Amino acid sequence: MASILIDLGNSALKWSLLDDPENPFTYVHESSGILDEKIKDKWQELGVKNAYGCTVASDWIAHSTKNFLSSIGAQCTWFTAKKEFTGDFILKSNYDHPELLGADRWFAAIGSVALHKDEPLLVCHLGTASTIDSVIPTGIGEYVFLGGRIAPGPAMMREGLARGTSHLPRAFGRRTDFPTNTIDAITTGIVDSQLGLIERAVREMEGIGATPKILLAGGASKVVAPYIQQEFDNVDIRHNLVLHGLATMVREQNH
Ligand SMILES: Nc1ncnc2c1ncn2[C@@H]1O[C@H](COP(=O)(O)OP(=O)(O)OP(=O)(O)O)[C@@H](O)[C@H]1O
Ligand SMILES: CC(C)(CO)[C@@H](O)C(=O)NCCC(=O)O
Repeated sequence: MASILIDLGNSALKWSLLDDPENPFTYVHESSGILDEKIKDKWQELGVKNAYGCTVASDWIAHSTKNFLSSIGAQCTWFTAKKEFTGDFILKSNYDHPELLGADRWFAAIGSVALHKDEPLLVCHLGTASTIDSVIPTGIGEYVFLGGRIAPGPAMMREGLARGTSHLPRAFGRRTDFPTNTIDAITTGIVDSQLGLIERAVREMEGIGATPKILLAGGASKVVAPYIQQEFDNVDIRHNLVLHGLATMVREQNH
């Protein structure tokens, strides 16, 4: 009998055993709503009885995942963002409508605090969309999710440029300081846009006296990681922060 964690994103489903969020498995669903037979076999083989997850994918994909789990006799609970997380520490949301914050962002923030206590954090998830969120400590064991930025992820930027113009290709080139061809110009533009989002958010945090540790996660983070590491000392690259957050929440519930 096993319990698993699920981070259902817009292009990929990431899952891990409840006790092992450091070792996630990824399955790219590309919004198809059809789960790969291999995942199903694996879950069945493990004897999954409980799945704890969060989703920002379409209702249809969330529904079909839940249905599949129920067909193998497993319960699936989807968690959403809340005004406050109370556990080993307290995290308050500063979002205008906390329940409308993407659940992946909320659990990534919880996971980040669980990993790095007492520090200002910039939680960067570069996936289908890029989200750059600020969390600061406000007292002993207390933190606030200050807010964050949402932008297209690198792949979406590339697709958007190719789709919206007549002469721009889908570019996979090099980032250079002075690009001299279209492919490198696009690649550099996209990488620098992602870097700019992070750098700008760091500066805003520094402006309120909170130099952050930068946490980088998500399928597209490898695109920016080398540059961020070059520029900032305090960088932590993670496979998945959302699963960490979910594990923290479930641990708290079973306390
Ligand atoms: N090397 C890469 N270069 C550019 N983009 C990449 C790279 N590797 C993965 N990606 C992109 O990252 C995205 C997938 O990221 P992730 O695994 O975090 O999934 P996701 O669940 O779709 O994210 P989200 O939670 O934003 O929906 C896809 O858009 C994919 O094309
Ligand atoms: C921004 C994404 C797409 C990132 O996965 C997701 O967190 C989402 O759909 N959020 C809802 C809107 C919000 O967070 O304000």
